[in-house]
Order: sequence, then C-alpha cells, then structure tokens
Amino acid sequence: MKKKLESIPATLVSVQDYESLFADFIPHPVYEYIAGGSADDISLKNNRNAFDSILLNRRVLADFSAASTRTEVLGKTVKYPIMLAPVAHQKLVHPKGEIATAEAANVLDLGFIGSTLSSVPMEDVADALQGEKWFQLYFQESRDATLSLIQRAENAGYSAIVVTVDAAINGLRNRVQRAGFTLPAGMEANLVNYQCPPLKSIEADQSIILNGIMRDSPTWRDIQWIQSQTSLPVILKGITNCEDAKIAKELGVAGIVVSNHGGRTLDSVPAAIDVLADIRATVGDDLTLLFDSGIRRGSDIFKALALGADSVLIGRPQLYGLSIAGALGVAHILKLLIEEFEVTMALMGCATIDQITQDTLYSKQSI
Ligand SMILES: Cc1cc2nc3c(=O)[nH]c(=O)nc-3n(C[C@H](O)[C@H](O)[C@H](O)COP(=O)(O)O)c2cc1C
Ligand SMILES: CCCCCCC(=O)C(=O)O
Repeated sequence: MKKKLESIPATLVSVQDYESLFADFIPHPVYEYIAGGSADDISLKNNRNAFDSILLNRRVLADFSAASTRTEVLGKTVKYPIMLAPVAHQKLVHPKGEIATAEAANVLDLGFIGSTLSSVPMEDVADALQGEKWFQLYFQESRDATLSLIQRAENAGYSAIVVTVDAAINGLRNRVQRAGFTLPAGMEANLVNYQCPPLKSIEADQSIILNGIMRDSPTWRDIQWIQSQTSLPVILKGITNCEDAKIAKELGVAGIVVSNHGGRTLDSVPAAIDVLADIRATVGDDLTLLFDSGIRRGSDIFKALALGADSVLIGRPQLYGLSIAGALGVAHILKLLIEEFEVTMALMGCATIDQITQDTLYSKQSI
C-alpha cells in the first residue's frame, strides 16, 4: 500500500484520475466497500451512463459581465451549488478522517453534511467546520437514541437534519462480502454510548428480515415525529419516486435529496439523474431539491442543476482525495469540480445559476 502523498502530482487533473489511483492507497476490502454498489452494480453503473448520455445545448457570445456561481440553498446564499455528501467511517482511509474532509470544505467554502456514522464525533466535526453544516440522521432502534442524536446535532450547531430514508436495511453488498470487509472498531464515533437492543423475537415460520428487522422500521409517521422534535429544517435523502416526493412535500419537509445512495442500497433502481426532472415537476419550483449519485465532473453538476437540482452533493470523490492525499487531496478534487463547473458555465453561455435550465440540454428524443 502506498504512503499518502504530500503534494499533488501534475498528472492528477480530474476525479477520474483520482478514482483510478485510490485503490493503491487503501486496503483492498476497504476499496471494495467504497467503490462498490449493491448486488450487480446495475444502479451504480447506470448513474454514470445516464450522465454521459445527457448532451449540452450550448449558446455562444453570452454576456458574462455579471457572472456568478452564487445561489440560494435552503434560504441561504452559498458561493457554489455544491456540498459534501454524508460519507461514513472516513478514518478507514485516513487517520484524520472527517476532520481532514472538513478542512477541505472550509478551504473551498462548501457546506458539509456530517454522517451519523462518522468516525469522528459530530461535535468535533462541527468544531472543525467554518461554513454551513448539516447533520445526516440514520434512525436508531429506539426513539430515545434517535432523539439524542438530533439534540446533539442541535447543540453542536448543525443547521439542518438530513434523514436518510433509502437504507432501512443494508443493501446486498456482494463486493464487500467477497472481499471480506469488516468494520474495524472506532469507526462509529457518534454511537459509542448507544446500546444495541436485543434481537427481536420472531415466530419459527417468520422471516428475520421482514418480520424481525423491518417490523419497527421507520415510516412516514416517524418523519412527522422528527419534525415535531426539532425546529431545524428536515430534509429527506434517498427519494427516487414521485409519489414519495409528493408525500414528503405534503408533510412539509424543507427539502429532498434525490439520490439512489450511489447505487449502494437497492440495485436496479434507476439512475438518480434520470428521475430528477420528474421529481422537480412533481414538487414544483419552491421545494429545495438536492441531488447526488454519480457526480464526477463539473459538467455533471451543470446537468443536475439543469434538471432541477438547487445544489449537488459530492460523495465518493471525497474519499478518493482523502485516501491519496488527505485534506489536500479532498480540497484538490473539490477545486477541480468547481473549475470544471465554471468552465462548463462559460462554454455553455450561462453566466448565472438561474440561466441553467432544461433548455440548456438536448431532450433525449431530439437527438
Ligand atoms: C463509503 C460511503 C459511505 C457512505 N455513507 C453514508 C452515510 O453515512 N449516510 C448517507 O446518507 N449516505 C452515505 N453514503 C451515500 C452518499 O451520501 C451519497 O449518496 C453517494 O455517495 C452518492 O453517490 P456517488 O458517491 O457515486 O456520487 C455513503 C457513500 C459511500 C461511498
Ligand atoms: C443500514 C445502512 C448502513 C449504511 C452504512 C453507511 C452507508 O450509508 C453506506 O455505506 O453507504
């Protein structure tokens, strides 16, 4: 395994370059955990294929005298429509874990979503962050434990709760199983004092999954309960279905992350980018829509905004940079994506974010 780099070689000029290299810097089972999707990687691959099939309908000779990447997300002005997605267990790839990623987010002035499963306590991650910080919530087995996480997030200064709703149980992580990946101790720093309740009893002819694990799994009523327990905006992450988006809006959530979890939960769900426009049409213009799953280029950020996202989240690329060169690597990757996004805006003739509309894309039928 290679030692972390202390400077960035001139050959690393895109996220793809980092992606090709990061396996050399981490143990193979960890690589499989990060790079893999679920089951046959169908959704994982679809995420990229779908982005590649979207073509840009450029305009020339546009006026850039008042150009800006600034926009509003959840009622606040941000420098770029880009945030760091919640990514668990970051000390798997670097001893500083989430602290290094937070430092990179600070350098680029990007918002950060801290995971319930972070390997650094959420309070320390919050202290390391200078900009916008949201907390991603995984429901715990008991409401007390879930509520305690929300209260800790509030006390630590997080300004929104992002509830992940697409992972009621783990997906079929076959690549992880084949590689023999197991989570080392110390990778779930927020949960050290949380007791795991005993396994639920089931009848002899019942399913452990459907009647055991899923029996008390969260429902829409639990989302309402969370809303009743916090004054922070509540955002649901992991919606790919228009009816679910409609229910979420009716319940008054502050936003939705259109995401298939990077192809890591249910395999064979569509590419997240392929459902984004329909979800935007369903919820209307006013609800905050975030997007992740497959963003690897600045042009992907542009495409997601054109299809209705207010901001995108960067997932796996954080870990490529962290594995190879710590905070410097993450910052470099984020910088590359920002520059690519700006180049795309420039060559597309879009000087401001509100000019990035569906008209900037060829419709699939028209080509
Ligand atoms: C190693 C890893 C850990 C992740 N941990 C979380 C997590 O703790 N909570 C969560 O909501 N999503 C988690 N995700 C999903 C990301 O937030 C995001 O949805 C996904 O990475 C987007 O796909 P992409 O990385 O292919 O762009 C994780 C993803 C990876 C790769
Ligand atoms: C029951 C879901 C566990 C997910 C663990 C972290 C994550 O979101 C991911 O690996 O993806």
